[in-house]
Amino acid sequence: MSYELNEVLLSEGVIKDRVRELGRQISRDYAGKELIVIGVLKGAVIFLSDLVRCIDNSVKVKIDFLAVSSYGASTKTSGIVRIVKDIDSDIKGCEVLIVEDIMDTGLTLSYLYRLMMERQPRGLRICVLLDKPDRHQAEVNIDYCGFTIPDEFVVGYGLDYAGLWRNLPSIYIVRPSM
Ligand SMILES: O=P(O)(O)OC[C@H]1O[C@H](OP(=O)(O)OP(=O)(O)O)[C@H](O)[C@@H]1O
Ligand SMILES: Nc1nc2[nH]cnc2c(=O)[nH]1
Repeated sequence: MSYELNEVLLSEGVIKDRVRELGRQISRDYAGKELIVIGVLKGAVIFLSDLVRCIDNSVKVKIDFLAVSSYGASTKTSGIVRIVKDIDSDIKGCEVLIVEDIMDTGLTLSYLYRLMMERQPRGLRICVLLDKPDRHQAEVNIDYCGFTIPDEFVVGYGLDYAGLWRNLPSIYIVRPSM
């Protein structure tokens, strides 16, 4: 089945404004502290790079990345979350913020939350750009959420279909082409 771009769900300007608000909120919450921001590759890379530039320098920000994969080239999760690359940092005793592009079934974030908690950070929070509550199968507490969205497969602003469309500055709905 092939998929095509449909309507814009979130425009570049709307995303920009919300990311700025999230950055302000994170700056207030972590002022005077050191914060390790962990981006989940590949989807979160665009969001993370905009978000960290909206966190002011009252916060000492460090950046690390891990990579997981569960969707492959499909619009449905395999249900098996696989770590493809781990973080380089030791997070024991540190304030940590996981940054993700989307919570869909929640399988990825619930797995990552448990994995990171085993490493005994001082604090662990989650920031997601998009949340699809209708699809949750596993629950995990989201501390910072950009937007709640309907049950549609979306691409753009880091999110892909089969590796494509991550570069689009807005977020679009994709549907099977007729
Ligand atoms: O809540 P879930 O149902 O687990 O879905 C969310 C995950 O799916 C996507 O990752 P994907 O496996 O497509 O990898 P990518 O980030 O490289 O695109 C997305 O980036 C999240 O990590
Ligand atoms: N690109 C993309 N990846 C996802 N992973 C889980 N849900 C989605 C989605 O809606 N779009």
